[in-house]
Amino acid sequence: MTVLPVPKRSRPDLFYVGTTILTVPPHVHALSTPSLPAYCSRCSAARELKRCTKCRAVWYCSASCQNADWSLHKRECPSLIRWASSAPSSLPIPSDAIRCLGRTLWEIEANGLTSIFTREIASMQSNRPPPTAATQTETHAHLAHALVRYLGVSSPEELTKYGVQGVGGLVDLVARFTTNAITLTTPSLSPIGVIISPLAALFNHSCAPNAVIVFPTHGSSSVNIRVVTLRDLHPGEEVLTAYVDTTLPRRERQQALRETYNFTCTCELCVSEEKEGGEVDPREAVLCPRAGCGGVWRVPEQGPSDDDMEVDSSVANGSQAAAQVTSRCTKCKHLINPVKLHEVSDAVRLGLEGYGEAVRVQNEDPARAYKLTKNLAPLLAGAGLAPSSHPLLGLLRLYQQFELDRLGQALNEIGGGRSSESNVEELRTPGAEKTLGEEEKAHAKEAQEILDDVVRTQARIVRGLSDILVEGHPVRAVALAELGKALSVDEPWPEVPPSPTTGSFPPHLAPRLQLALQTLLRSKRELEIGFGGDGGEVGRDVGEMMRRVEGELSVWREGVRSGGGR
Ligand SMILES: C[S@@+](CC[C@H](N)C(=O)[O-])C[C@H]1O[C@@H](n2cnc3c(N)ncnc32)[C@H](O)[C@@H]1O
Repeated sequence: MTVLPVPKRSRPDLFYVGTTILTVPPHVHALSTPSLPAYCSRCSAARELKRCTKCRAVWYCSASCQNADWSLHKRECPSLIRWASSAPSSLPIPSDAIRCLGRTLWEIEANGLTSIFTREIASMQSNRPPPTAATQTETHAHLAHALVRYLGVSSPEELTKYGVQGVGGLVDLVARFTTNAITLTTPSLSPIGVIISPLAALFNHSCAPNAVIVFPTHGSSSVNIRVVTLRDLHPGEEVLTAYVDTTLPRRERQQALRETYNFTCTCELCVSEEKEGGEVDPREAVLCPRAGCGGVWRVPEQGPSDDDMEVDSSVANGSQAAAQVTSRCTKCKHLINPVKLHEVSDAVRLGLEGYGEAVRVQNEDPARAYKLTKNLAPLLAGAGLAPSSHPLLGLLRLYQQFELDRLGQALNEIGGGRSSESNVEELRTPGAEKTLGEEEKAHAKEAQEILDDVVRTQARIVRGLSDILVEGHPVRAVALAELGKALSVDEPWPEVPPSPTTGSFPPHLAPRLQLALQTLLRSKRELEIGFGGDGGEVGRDVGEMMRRVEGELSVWREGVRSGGGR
């Protein structure tokens, strides 16, 4: 078994990278509506679940989880039933925000208005939006109305038992919730709900955070929040986490921070990106068109602005000078042709529109979302966008979700009536393919094509994320684990000749397994940073996968030694 080297740690005054600095259960949490039937409402485990027979909305993995949640659910259950009786059939369950707020208030009532619980909730910063922030004010008003309906109260006075004083107090509560709510994720980072933790909410934001909030393990009686350092922290340094997706460019991040948290970020990343002549941010990078250069230039602003581009005197003349704007490669200083510049600008505009639409319709119209991602990702890559660039990285990640679904279906197809594992074994035996019927061969070849596409796409995602996020960032670590996992899937039809368009990547058979092992090892190292300890559930899964791949490789080596393997 491959053993990871243990780094030397001799300074007791430092929090070294990958240190868990806080482990704490949330004060309250609620699963998102689509996650309710998939995860236990108490411990978030994705096990076999049983539904509450009264409200038919909340699911538990065991009687002990149901019992542990009973003090809250006995209040929640009639509210859910009342809500369903008056809600449109398309929205029979209130959102996780409303359910989390309801749970917070019932806990306040149960613990008492002077309890530590209540004082900690009240101590959280509350940012009421300024009157100019119309959209945010509307969201808050909507949440407040829905909460009142959910609680079944008919006047603001009835809220005093929860420590909420009138309409102003209600708006304050909602503002406190939106300022401090943290997304609950699975151990592999899929968002599944929302939590409130006054302690974890104390961390301020940076787009280049030195710590992350993760949920490495579910299913042990309660959800646990873990805060882990992403680099060595010195005494006196402020611990900063990211409130928004840091793979987005500055403009998008700033907008999200202003809308939800009412502040303008001045972190080192935002400031450095603003500086004149600064390096090109990988989130907005286009590859230099000169063969072999490897440099980048910056994605032109939508509706080219003079800030981003310089006037090209070699192509500009006379009255057209101001219109002829262009940009340079930061490495070879090659001047980007204005035609190319506009081609990229158009591609990015289309990409942004299509990506927004794909994200919006991904659940209600997945076929359309799939088509958009499938068409737009090659368009942007063809225009020269780096895989780390927005929106190419987002399109690739969304496309990959659909491709993984297609892969699951294709592998099931070749599984037929037998377990897919035994079928794959048969296909992998040299010469066994001759015994397959034409239809079986076609299915196996199709599954192989999808699998290879999944590997190639994941490799591009990893490359993009690695240019943006520090080593050990959990998003990057999980993406690497996904790549290792895809590389270690048994190949349904490994006899694929190198293609003129995709080259020889990914390799097949033993070289593929060797690459899988290297990738899994790298991911394990990064998971142990980003999730702390053994890397949480994903880290343990990767450890098991490594053992399996090592086993397969040793069987292969044995076969080579005895003259039978490939
Ligand atoms: C979850 S709270 C963070 C803890 C809060 N500062 C406190 O003392 O309780 C989020 C709020 O903190 C402030 N905040 C967080 N990070 C910030 C930053 N980088 N710059 C300015 N304000 C920030 C904003 O007002 C934001 O809405």
